[in-house]
Amino acid sequence: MIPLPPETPTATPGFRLWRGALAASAQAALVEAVMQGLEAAPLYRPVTPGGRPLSVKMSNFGPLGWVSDRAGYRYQPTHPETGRPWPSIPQALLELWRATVNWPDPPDACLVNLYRDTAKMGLHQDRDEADLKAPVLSVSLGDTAVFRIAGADGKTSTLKLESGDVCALAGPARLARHGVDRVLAGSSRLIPGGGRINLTLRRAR
Ligand SMILES: O=C(O)CCC(=O)C(=O)O
Ligand SMILES: [Fe+2]
Repeated sequence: MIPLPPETPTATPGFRLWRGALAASAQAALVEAVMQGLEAAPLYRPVTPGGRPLSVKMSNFGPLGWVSDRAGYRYQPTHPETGRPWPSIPQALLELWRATVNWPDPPDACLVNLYRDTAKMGLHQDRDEADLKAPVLSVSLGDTAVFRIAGADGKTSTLKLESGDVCALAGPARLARHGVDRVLAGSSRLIPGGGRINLTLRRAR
């Protein structure tokens, strides 16, 4: 997995991008590890605090997992449906974190997002973490996403995130608004059953 390709410059300071960071073989191995984890912690459809189901299905790996329900957004150590601890974060992701974001501590949360069909994610900030200075690292697998992010001027623009691309919200972009407008269905055959898996690594506490 390491060495990484050179970083792709972006227009948003702190928004870091490594296109093609994961070779095809590394992508396949990671999908395998993710599928294994999902057997222990099945994907489920969270609801917003207002009670609306998200279009994305989710699960988590690591000591803490991000959840949303009627009670709000938070991190918790167990799966809301099975009540069991989340599976551990795949080793390859821990190595990727070490190789990219310059942060002394490992991630303690890995959100798994599955986008199928018309699933998308509205513009939001990642701000449920204790230390909002710790970077967020995001891995794209499977179908291409149209990713939207706000620049320093607050205006948003889009870029495509393809399978194997890795990006980070760090430094001045840590609280940048971002989301996924849509996923280009059928653009990849990596994910069994189709779609896109996003893995978002964070320091929750
Ligand atoms: O799927 C993506 O690329 C973004 C996911 C995201 O922003 C999040 O889970 O907070
Ligand atoms: Fe996010």
